[in-house]
Amino acid sequence: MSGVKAAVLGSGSWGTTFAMVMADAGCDVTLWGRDEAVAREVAQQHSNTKYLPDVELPTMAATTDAAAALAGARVVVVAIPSQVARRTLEGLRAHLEPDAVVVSLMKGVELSTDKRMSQVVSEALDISLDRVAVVSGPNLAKEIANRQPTATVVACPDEDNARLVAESCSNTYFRPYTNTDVVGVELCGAVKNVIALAIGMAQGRGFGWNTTATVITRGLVEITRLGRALGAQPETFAGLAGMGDLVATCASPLSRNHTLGKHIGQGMTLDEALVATGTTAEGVKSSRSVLELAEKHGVDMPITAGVVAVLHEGLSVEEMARALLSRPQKAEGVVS
Ligand SMILES: NC(=O)c1ccc[n+]([C@@H]2O[C@H](COP(=O)([O-])OP(=O)(O)OC[C@H]3O[C@@H](n4cnc5c(N)ncnc54)[C@H](O)[C@@H]3O)[C@@H](O)[C@H]2O)c1
Ligand SMILES: O=P(O)(O)OC[C@H](O)CO
Repeated sequence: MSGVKAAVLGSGSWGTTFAMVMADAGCDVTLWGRDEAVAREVAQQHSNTKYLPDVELPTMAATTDAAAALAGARVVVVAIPSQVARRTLEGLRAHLEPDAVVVSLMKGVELSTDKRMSQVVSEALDISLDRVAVVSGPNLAKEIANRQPTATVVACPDEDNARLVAESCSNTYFRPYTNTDVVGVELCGAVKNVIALAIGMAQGRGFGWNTTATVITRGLVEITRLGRALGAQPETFAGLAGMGDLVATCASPLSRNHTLGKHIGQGMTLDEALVATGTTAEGVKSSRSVLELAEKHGVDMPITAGVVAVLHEGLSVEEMARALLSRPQKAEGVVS
């Protein structure tokens, strides 16, 4: 979409990649980040070697000055870790244009409030939920940065805003679909990280594809159950944000959640695994808030509970597997 002025907040792997996607879609993009050296490299050398080694970026502006990035921006994209979103955005609120649509790329649930990121964005920036869109799907940044084809979902309660965002990121290798199911799309993105941790743990422990397929399938049931309890549309879970992202994240070694789970399955402590993987494995913290959200709504999420117990309460992966398999027998159903 030629000429739309956009700001992308967060110059890590997904923020930089999404800025590239938008620039390749014809937008006039400014990337904002807190790291001066990264901003200089993106603007002057068209690369971000810290987060996307060997990738040549298109021409885009990059700055550490949030006011400059947000001035005139019609679409503002947020790509920072979920747990720092509220305080970061509150500090930028004064610079947001009154007609800006804000897009969350974040896949987490806020600790302490158990809120989804669109809710956090709306509160932190003091804008209505109609102006907040979310983008989620099988979107491993490093593949997209190499311009490999993929699709995604843009969800927003306001269909015009969803279309604006979709047009702003549609290009020859990135295909957005729109819907209005923000709750479903967002929960898919956050909870699949927890399921990816469980699969990584199982694979790290040496379990094979039957275990992986079982956890993906029953993980999707957990996501669906929570989403239905919170008002999501059932078809979202079979789509790109649901099954699509589960398959990508659970299969790929590029996923940090999957990789971190694998380290745990191979015997590392959580601290060791965080050092080995990097801290933006959102499922580590969001597993707790997802479980709390489920408990508040009376939703049973045994895999999520197992992940929380392994990461934060000292349960071993074997004990988690035993606990999951020794639950009472029941009939298989989509949300039972
Ligand atoms: N990487 C992917 O493939 C991918 C794909 C889809 C969604 N996501 C989601 O996007 C979000 C960002 O992930 P990422 O992969 O870009 O992470 P990343 O670790 O690569 O980058 C995070 C960026 O946020 C910045 N940051 C951290 N704390 C900050 C703060 N307090 N204020 C300002 N900036 C801060 C870091 O400096 C870094 O530039 C996460 O919610 C993740 O789940 C990532
Ligand atoms: O690296 P992860 O585990 O945060 O996963 C990246 C994306 O969410 C995949 O769609």
